[in-house]
Amino acid sequence: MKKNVTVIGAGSWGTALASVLADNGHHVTIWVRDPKLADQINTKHVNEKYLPDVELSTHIVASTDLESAVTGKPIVLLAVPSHAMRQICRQLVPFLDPEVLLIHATKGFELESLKRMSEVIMEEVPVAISSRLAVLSGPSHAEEVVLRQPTTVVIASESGESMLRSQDLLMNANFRVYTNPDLVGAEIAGALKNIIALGAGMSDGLGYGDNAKAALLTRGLAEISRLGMKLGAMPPTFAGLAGVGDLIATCTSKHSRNWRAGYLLGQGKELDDVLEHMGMVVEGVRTTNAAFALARREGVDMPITTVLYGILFEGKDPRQGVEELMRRGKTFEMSYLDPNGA
Ligand SMILES: NC(=O)C1=CN([C@@H]2O[C@H](COP(=O)(O)OP(=O)(O)OC[C@H]3O[C@@H](n4cnc5c(N)ncnc54)[C@H](OP(=O)(O)O)[C@@H]3O)[C@@H](O)[C@H]2O)C=CC1
Ligand SMILES: O=C(CO)COP(=O)(O)O
Repeated sequence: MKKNVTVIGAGSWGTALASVLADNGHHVTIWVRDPKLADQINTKHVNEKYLPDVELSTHIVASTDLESAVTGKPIVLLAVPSHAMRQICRQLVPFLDPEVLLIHATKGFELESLKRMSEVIMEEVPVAISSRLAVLSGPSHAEEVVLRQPTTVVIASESGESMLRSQDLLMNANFRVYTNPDLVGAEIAGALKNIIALGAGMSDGLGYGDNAKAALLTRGLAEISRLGMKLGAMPPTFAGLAGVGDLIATCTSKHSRNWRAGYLLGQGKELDDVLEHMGMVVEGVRTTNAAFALARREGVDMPITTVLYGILFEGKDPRQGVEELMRRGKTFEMSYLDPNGA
Protein backbone atom coordinates (compact mmCIF):
# COMPACT_ATOMS: atom_id res chain seq x y z
CA MET A 1 0.00 0.00 0.00
CA LYS A 2 1.36 3.39 -1.00
CA LYS A 3 1.58 5.88 1.88
CA ASN A 4 1.90 9.61 2.36
CA VAL A 5 5.19 10.08 4.17
CA THR A 6 6.99 13.23 5.22
CA VAL A 7 10.71 13.29 5.86
CA ILE A 8 11.90 16.07 8.15
CA GLY A 9 15.40 17.20 7.19
CA ALA A 10 16.99 17.30 3.76
CA GLY A 11 20.58 16.63 4.75
CA SER A 12 22.34 13.54 3.43
CA TRP A 13 20.29 11.07 5.44
CA GLY A 14 16.85 12.62 5.00
CA THR A 15 17.45 12.86 1.26
CA ALA A 16 18.66 9.25 1.00
CA LEU A 17 15.68 7.96 3.01
CA ALA A 18 13.29 10.01 0.87
CA SER A 19 14.84 8.27 -2.14
CA VAL A 20 14.21 4.83 -0.63
CA LEU A 21 10.60 5.79 0.07
CA ALA A 22 10.12 7.15 -3.45
CA ASP A 23 11.60 3.94 -4.89
CA ASN A 24 8.94 2.10 -2.90
CA GLY A 25 6.25 4.14 -4.62
CA HIS A 26 5.21 6.22 -1.60
CA HIS A 27 4.15 9.86 -1.89
CA VAL A 28 7.12 11.59 -0.32
CA THR A 29 7.33 15.13 0.95
CA ILE A 30 10.66 16.32 2.30
CA TRP A 31 10.74 19.31 4.60
CA VAL A 32 13.68 21.58 3.85
CA ARG A 33 14.80 24.69 5.73
CA ASP A 34 16.47 26.40 2.81
CA PRO A 35 14.10 27.67 0.06
CA LYS A 36 16.91 27.48 -2.54
CA LEU A 37 17.47 23.82 -1.77
CA ALA A 38 13.73 23.13 -1.92
CA ASP A 39 13.61 24.75 -5.32
CA GLN A 40 16.64 22.74 -6.47
CA ILE A 41 15.07 19.46 -5.36
CA ASN A 42 11.74 20.30 -7.04
CA THR A 43 13.08 21.63 -10.32
CA LYS A 44 16.50 19.99 -10.86
CA HIS A 45 15.93 16.88 -8.71
CA VAL A 46 19.32 17.16 -7.01
CA ASN A 47 20.61 18.06 -3.57
CA GLU A 48 23.93 19.63 -4.50
CA LYS A 49 24.91 20.57 -0.95
CA TYR A 50 24.53 17.17 0.69
CA LEU A 51 24.49 14.51 -2.04
CA PRO A 52 25.97 16.04 -5.19
CA ASP A 53 26.05 14.12 -8.48
CA VAL A 54 23.00 12.02 -7.67
CA GLU A 55 19.76 12.37 -9.57
CA LEU A 56 16.80 12.22 -7.20
CA SER A 57 13.37 10.80 -7.95
CA THR A 58 10.95 13.26 -9.51
CA HIS A 59 8.41 11.90 -7.02
CA ILE A 60 10.13 13.59 -4.07
CA VAL A 61 8.40 16.91 -3.35
CA ALA A 62 10.31 19.42 -1.24
CA SER A 63 8.53 21.98 0.91
CA THR A 64 9.68 24.68 3.32
CA ASP A 65 6.22 24.90 4.88
CA LEU A 66 6.13 22.64 7.90
CA GLU A 67 2.36 22.91 8.34
CA SER A 68 1.43 21.70 4.87
CA ALA A 69 4.28 19.15 4.87
CA VAL A 70 3.04 17.44 8.03
CA THR A 71 -0.69 18.02 8.37
CA GLY A 72 -2.72 14.86 7.81
CA LYS A 73 0.37 12.69 7.17
CA PRO A 74 0.14 9.23 8.77
CA ILE A 75 3.93 8.74 8.88
CA VAL A 76 6.67 11.25 9.68
CA LEU A 77 10.34 10.31 9.52
CA LEU A 78 12.72 12.56 11.43
CA ALA A 79 16.25 12.83 10.02
CA VAL A 80 17.71 15.90 11.68
CA PRO A 81 20.91 16.18 13.73
CA SER A 82 20.51 15.41 17.43
CA HIS A 83 21.06 19.04 18.48
CA ALA A 84 18.00 20.06 16.41
CA MET A 85 15.60 17.32 17.53
CA ARG A 86 13.89 19.06 20.45
CA GLN A 87 13.36 22.31 18.54
CA ILE A 88 12.01 20.51 15.48
CA CYS A 89 9.61 18.48 17.64
CA ARG A 90 8.28 21.69 19.20
CA GLN A 91 7.68 23.13 15.73
CA LEU A 92 5.90 19.96 14.59
CA VAL A 93 3.52 19.58 17.51
CA PRO A 94 0.65 21.77 16.22
CA PHE A 95 0.48 19.94 12.90
CA LEU A 96 0.97 16.26 13.72
CA ASP A 97 -1.86 13.80 13.17
CA PRO A 98 -3.01 12.29 16.52
CA GLU A 99 -2.36 8.78 15.13
CA VAL A 100 0.96 9.56 13.45
CA LEU A 101 3.70 6.92 13.31
CA LEU A 102 7.01 8.64 14.09
CA ILE A 103 10.27 7.08 12.94
CA HIS A 104 13.55 8.76 13.77
CA ALA A 105 16.89 8.09 12.14
CA THR A 106 19.10 10.33 14.26
CA LYS A 107 22.27 9.01 15.90
CA GLY A 108 23.07 11.01 18.99
CA PHE A 109 22.07 12.15 22.46
CA GLU A 110 20.77 15.53 23.55
CA LEU A 111 23.87 16.99 25.14
CA GLU A 112 22.19 19.19 27.73
CA SER A 113 19.91 16.49 29.17
CA LEU A 114 21.90 13.36 28.15
CA LYS A 115 18.63 11.93 26.85
CA ARG A 116 18.14 9.58 23.92
CA MET A 117 16.28 10.94 20.89
CA SER A 118 13.13 8.92 21.60
CA GLU A 119 13.06 10.38 25.12
CA VAL A 120 13.27 13.89 23.68
CA ILE A 121 10.50 13.12 21.18
CA MET A 122 8.24 11.65 23.86
CA GLU A 123 8.78 14.68 26.07
CA GLU A 124 7.94 17.20 23.37
CA VAL A 125 5.29 15.54 21.24
CA PRO A 126 2.06 14.79 23.10
CA VAL A 127 0.82 12.42 20.38
CA ALA A 128 4.09 10.44 20.46
CA ILE A 129 3.54 7.20 22.34
CA SER A 130 5.92 4.27 22.49
CA SER A 131 3.47 2.12 20.51
CA ARG A 132 3.83 4.48 17.53
CA LEU A 133 7.52 5.32 17.73
CA ALA A 134 10.39 3.55 16.00
CA VAL A 135 14.10 4.14 15.45
CA LEU A 136 16.03 3.38 12.28
CA SER A 137 19.67 2.46 12.83
CA GLY A 138 22.41 0.32 11.34
CA PRO A 139 25.25 0.54 8.79
CA SER A 140 23.92 2.85 6.11
CA HIS A 141 25.96 5.57 4.47
CA ALA A 142 23.60 7.91 2.62
CA GLU A 143 26.05 8.08 -0.30
CA GLU A 144 25.61 4.34 -0.92
CA VAL A 145 21.88 4.21 -0.18
CA VAL A 146 21.06 6.80 -2.89
CA LEU A 147 23.03 4.71 -5.38
CA ARG A 148 20.81 1.76 -4.42
CA GLN A 149 23.78 -0.27 -3.21
CA PRO A 150 22.89 -3.22 -0.95
CA THR A 151 22.25 -1.93 2.57
CA THR A 152 20.85 -3.51 5.71
CA VAL A 153 19.34 -1.57 8.58
CA VAL A 154 17.38 -2.26 11.72
CA ILE A 155 14.06 -0.81 12.82
CA ALA A 156 13.60 -0.94 16.57
CA SER A 157 10.44 -0.23 18.51
CA GLU A 158 8.69 -1.33 21.66
CA SER A 159 5.67 -2.00 19.46
CA GLY A 160 5.58 -5.01 17.17
CA GLU A 161 3.04 -3.28 14.95
CA SER A 162 5.17 -0.15 14.52
CA MET A 163 8.20 -2.27 13.67
CA LEU A 164 6.29 -4.15 10.99
CA ARG A 165 4.71 -1.01 9.55
CA SER A 166 8.11 0.70 9.37
CA GLN A 167 9.71 -2.39 7.88
CA ASP A 168 7.00 -2.63 5.18
CA LEU A 169 7.37 1.05 4.41
CA LEU A 170 11.13 1.06 3.87
CA MET A 171 12.16 -2.41 2.76
CA ASN A 172 13.06 -3.12 -0.85
CA ALA A 173 15.51 -5.23 -2.84
CA ASN A 174 18.39 -2.83 -2.11
CA PHE A 175 17.41 -1.80 1.38
CA ARG A 176 16.85 -4.75 3.69
CA VAL A 177 15.16 -3.89 6.98
CA TYR A 178 15.41 -6.13 10.06
CA THR A 179 13.36 -5.60 13.19
CA ASN A 180 14.51 -5.55 16.82
CA PRO A 181 12.40 -4.83 19.92
CA ASP A 182 15.34 -3.15 21.70
CA LEU A 183 14.76 0.52 20.91
CA VAL A 184 17.05 1.65 23.72
CA GLY A 185 19.93 -0.51 22.49
CA ALA A 186 19.51 0.53 18.85
CA GLU A 187 19.60 4.21 19.80
CA ILE A 188 22.59 3.86 22.11
CA ALA A 189 24.61 1.69 19.73
CA GLY A 190 23.91 4.05 16.80
CA ALA A 191 24.97 7.09 18.79
CA LEU A 192 28.08 5.72 20.51
CA LYS A 193 29.67 4.16 17.42
CA ASN A 194 30.38 7.69 16.18
CA ILE A 195 32.84 8.20 19.04
CA ILE A 196 34.79 5.14 18.00
CA ALA A 197 34.65 6.24 14.34
CA LEU A 198 36.32 9.51 15.35
CA GLY A 199 38.98 7.43 17.13
CA ALA A 200 39.44 5.13 14.13
CA GLY A 201 39.90 8.10 11.81
CA MET A 202 42.37 9.60 14.26
CA SER A 203 44.31 6.36 14.39
CA ASP A 204 44.54 6.37 10.57
CA GLY A 205 45.46 10.05 10.55
CA LEU A 206 48.28 9.32 13.00
CA GLY A 207 49.56 6.63 10.65
CA TYR A 208 48.75 3.65 12.85
CA GLY A 209 47.79 0.39 11.19
CA ASP A 210 45.15 -2.29 11.08
CA ASN A 211 46.03 -3.69 14.51
CA ALA A 212 45.22 -0.37 16.13
CA LYS A 213 41.96 -0.08 14.17
CA ALA A 214 40.87 -3.58 15.15
CA ALA A 215 41.68 -2.81 18.77
CA LEU A 216 39.61 0.37 18.67
CA LEU A 217 36.61 -1.37 17.13
CA THR A 218 36.70 -4.30 19.53
CA ARG A 219 37.47 -2.46 22.73
CA GLY A 220 35.15 0.32 21.57
CA LEU A 221 32.33 -2.18 21.28
CA ALA A 222 33.16 -3.41 24.78
CA GLU A 223 32.72 0.03 26.31
CA ILE A 224 29.68 0.87 24.17
CA SER A 225 28.04 -2.33 25.43
CA ARG A 226 29.00 -1.60 29.05
CA LEU A 227 27.34 1.80 29.02
CA GLY A 228 24.44 0.56 26.92
CA MET A 229 23.61 -2.27 29.31
CA LYS A 230 23.79 0.10 32.27
CA LEU A 231 21.26 2.31 30.48
CA GLY A 232 18.85 -0.56 29.85
CA ALA A 233 19.88 -1.93 26.44
CA MET A 234 19.75 -5.63 25.59
CA PRO A 235 23.27 -7.10 25.08
CA PRO A 236 22.60 -8.92 21.74
CA THR A 237 21.76 -5.61 20.04
CA PHE A 238 25.44 -4.66 20.23
CA ALA A 239 26.35 -7.77 18.20
CA GLY A 240 23.81 -6.80 15.53
CA LEU A 241 23.52 -4.26 12.74
CA ALA A 242 23.10 -1.24 15.02
CA GLY A 243 26.16 -2.33 17.02
CA VAL A 244 29.03 -4.12 15.36
CA GLY A 245 27.52 -3.59 11.88
CA ASP A 246 27.53 0.17 12.13
CA LEU A 247 30.91 0.19 13.85
CA ILE A 248 32.45 -1.59 10.87
CA ALA A 249 30.71 0.68 8.33
CA THR A 250 31.61 3.90 10.10
CA CYS A 251 35.11 3.11 11.32
CA THR A 252 36.33 1.82 7.96
CA SER A 253 34.67 4.12 5.45
CA LYS A 254 35.76 7.37 3.91
CA HIS A 255 32.06 8.23 3.56
CA SER A 256 31.90 8.63 7.32
CA ARG A 257 32.02 12.23 8.43
CA ASN A 258 33.11 11.04 11.87
CA TRP A 259 35.99 8.99 10.45
CA ARG A 260 37.02 11.91 8.22
CA ALA A 261 36.92 14.40 11.09
CA GLY A 262 39.01 12.01 13.20
CA TYR A 263 41.49 11.59 10.37
CA LEU A 264 42.04 15.35 10.11
CA LEU A 265 42.43 15.61 13.89
CA GLY A 266 44.98 12.80 13.79
CA GLN A 267 46.88 14.80 11.19
CA GLY A 268 47.10 17.67 13.64
CA LYS A 269 44.22 19.91 12.51
CA GLU A 270 42.27 21.94 15.07
CA LEU A 271 38.74 20.80 15.97
CA ASP A 272 37.05 24.09 14.95
CA ASP A 273 38.79 24.07 11.57
CA VAL A 274 37.86 20.43 11.02
CA LEU A 275 34.18 21.03 11.77
CA GLU A 276 34.09 24.07 9.51
CA HIS A 277 35.77 22.10 6.73
CA MET A 278 33.28 19.22 7.04
CA GLY A 279 30.19 21.42 6.51
CA MET A 280 27.99 18.53 7.66
CA VAL A 281 27.06 17.16 11.03
CA VAL A 282 29.79 15.25 12.91
CA GLU A 283 27.63 13.75 15.64
CA GLY A 284 30.55 12.00 17.36
CA VAL A 285 31.94 15.25 18.78
CA ARG A 286 28.84 16.08 20.83
CA THR A 287 28.31 12.40 21.56
CA THR A 288 31.81 12.09 23.05
CA ASN A 289 30.88 14.91 25.40
CA ALA A 290 27.54 13.30 26.26
CA ALA A 291 28.97 9.80 26.71
CA PHE A 292 31.79 11.10 28.91
CA ALA A 293 29.15 12.67 31.18
CA LEU A 294 26.93 9.58 31.08
CA ALA A 295 29.85 7.29 31.92
CA ARG A 296 30.70 9.43 34.93
CA ARG A 297 27.05 9.59 36.03
CA GLU A 298 26.62 5.81 35.71
CA GLY A 299 30.06 4.84 37.03
CA VAL A 300 30.96 3.01 33.81
CA ASP A 301 34.57 2.63 32.67
CA MET A 302 34.95 4.05 29.12
CA PRO A 303 38.69 4.52 28.53
CA ILE A 304 38.53 5.24 24.77
CA THR A 305 35.74 7.78 25.21
CA THR A 306 37.65 9.39 28.08
CA VAL A 307 40.81 9.75 26.03
CA LEU A 308 38.86 11.13 23.06
CA TYR A 309 37.15 13.61 25.37
CA GLY A 310 40.60 14.78 26.47
CA ILE A 311 41.75 15.18 22.86
CA LEU A 312 38.60 16.98 21.67
CA PHE A 313 37.92 19.24 24.62
CA GLU A 314 41.05 19.47 26.78
CA GLY A 315 43.81 19.82 24.21
CA LYS A 316 45.33 16.39 24.81
CA ASP A 317 47.80 15.32 22.12
CA PRO A 318 46.35 12.32 20.19
CA ARG A 319 49.62 10.36 20.44
CA GLN A 320 49.68 10.89 24.19
CA GLY A 321 46.08 9.66 24.26
CA VAL A 322 47.07 6.44 22.51
CA GLU A 323 49.98 5.99 24.91
CA GLU A 324 47.65 6.40 27.89
CA LEU A 325 45.32 3.72 26.50
CA MET A 326 48.20 1.31 25.91
CA ARG A 327 49.71 1.87 29.37
CA ARG A 328 46.53 1.40 31.36
CA GLY A 329 46.62 -1.09 34.19
CA LYS A 330 46.38 -4.81 33.40
CA THR A 331 42.86 -6.05 32.98
CA PHE A 332 40.78 -9.05 31.94
CA GLU A 333 39.41 -8.89 28.41
CA MET A 334 35.94 -9.76 29.67
CA SER A 335 35.36 -8.68 33.24
CA TYR A 336 32.77 -11.41 33.76
CA LEU A 337 35.55 -14.00 33.16
CA ASP A 338 37.68 -12.50 35.92
CA PRO A 339 37.89 -15.16 38.65
CA ASN A 340 38.29 -12.37 41.24
CA GLY A 341 34.95 -10.93 40.09
CA ALA A 342 36.31 -7.51 39.11
N1 LIG B 1 24.47 10.70 6.46
C1 LIG B 1 24.36 9.43 6.76
O1 LIG B 1 24.85 8.57 6.03
C2 LIG B 1 23.61 9.01 7.99
C3 LIG B 1 23.25 9.93 8.96
N2 LIG B 1 22.58 9.50 10.07
C4 LIG B 1 22.16 10.43 11.10
O2 LIG B 1 21.15 11.29 10.58
C5 LIG B 1 21.16 12.54 11.28
C6 LIG B 1 21.15 13.65 10.25
O3 LIG B 1 22.41 13.58 9.60
P1 LIG B 1 22.69 13.98 8.09
O4 LIG B 1 21.46 14.08 7.28
O5 LIG B 1 23.73 13.07 7.62
O6 LIG B 1 23.31 15.44 8.33
P2 LIG B 1 23.77 16.50 7.25
O7 LIG B 1 24.86 17.27 7.87
O8 LIG B 1 23.99 15.85 5.95
O9 LIG B 1 22.48 17.45 7.14
C7 LIG B 1 21.97 18.11 8.26
C8 LIG B 1 20.54 18.48 7.99
O10 LIG B 1 19.94 18.96 9.20
C9 LIG B 1 19.50 20.29 8.99
N3 LIG B 1 19.68 21.05 10.21
C10 LIG B 1 20.83 21.38 10.81
N4 LIG B 1 20.59 22.09 11.93
C11 LIG B 1 19.25 22.20 12.01
C12 LIG B 1 18.37 22.83 12.92
N5 LIG B 1 18.84 23.48 14.00
N6 LIG B 1 17.04 22.74 12.70
C13 LIG B 1 16.57 22.10 11.63
N7 LIG B 1 17.35 21.47 10.72
C14 LIG B 1 18.67 21.53 10.93
C15 LIG B 1 20.32 20.83 7.85
O11 LIG B 1 19.63 21.91 7.24
P3 LIG B 1 20.43 23.14 6.58
O12 LIG B 1 21.05 22.61 5.32
O13 LIG B 1 19.35 24.13 6.32
O14 LIG B 1 21.44 23.59 7.57
C16 LIG B 1 20.39 19.60 6.97
O15 LIG B 1 19.21 19.41 6.27
C17 LIG B 1 22.41 12.51 12.17
O16 LIG B 1 22.03 12.18 13.48
C18 LIG B 1 23.26 11.38 11.58
O17 LIG B 1 24.07 10.75 12.53
C19 LIG B 1 22.24 8.19 10.25
C20 LIG B 1 22.57 7.25 9.31
C21 LIG B 1 23.29 7.59 8.11
O1 LIG C 1 25.78 6.54 10.60
C1 LIG C 1 26.33 6.50 9.52
C2 LIG C 1 26.44 5.25 8.72
O2 LIG C 1 25.72 4.22 9.28
C3 LIG C 1 26.94 7.74 8.97
O3 LIG C 1 28.07 8.03 9.69
P1 LIG C 1 28.73 9.47 9.65
O4 LIG C 1 27.78 10.40 10.34
O5 LIG C 1 30.04 9.33 10.34
O6 LIG C 1 28.90 9.85 8.20
